[in-house]
Amino acid sequence: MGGEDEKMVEEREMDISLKDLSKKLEEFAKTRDWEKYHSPRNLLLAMVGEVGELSEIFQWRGEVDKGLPNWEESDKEHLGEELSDVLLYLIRLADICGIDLGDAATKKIVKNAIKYPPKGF
Ligand SMILES: Nc1ccn([C@H]2C[C@H](O)[C@@H](COP(=O)(O)OP(=O)(O)OP(=O)(O)O)O2)c(=O)n1
Repeated sequence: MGGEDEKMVEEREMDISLKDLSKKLEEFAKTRDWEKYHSPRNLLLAMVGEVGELSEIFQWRGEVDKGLPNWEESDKEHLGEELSDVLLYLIRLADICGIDLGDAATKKIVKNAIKYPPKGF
């Protein structure tokens, strides 16, 4: 494999952070002059719309096995896209609201663990 190909694989395998994604989204909006549309309410509505699109993928399928063993690759790819749209709007919403989502989510996991203690095996 050539140097450029290796670099692309490395980039795809790299664990990207919420902060990195947030910066990419900020840049995406800035370079399109879309910052004026990215208000908290608009972003929330856009995210809920994407949750609807995500739900449509599962609609009428009946229960779905973990790992989606019988799904077409194209359906899995579509699922990845809709999950990403929800995530990206959520990250952008948090950023616009001045919430550090990584920090807030980590604190919430700790809070959840206190509220729901693990079973003593
Ligand atoms: N004002 C906008 C519009 C789009 N996006 C970004 C965030 C989402 O990741 C994606 C959403 O794009 P679309 O509205 O085109 O939605 P879909 O990709 O789901 O297309 P479609 O609804 O045609 O299936 O683009 C954004 O940041 N700000």
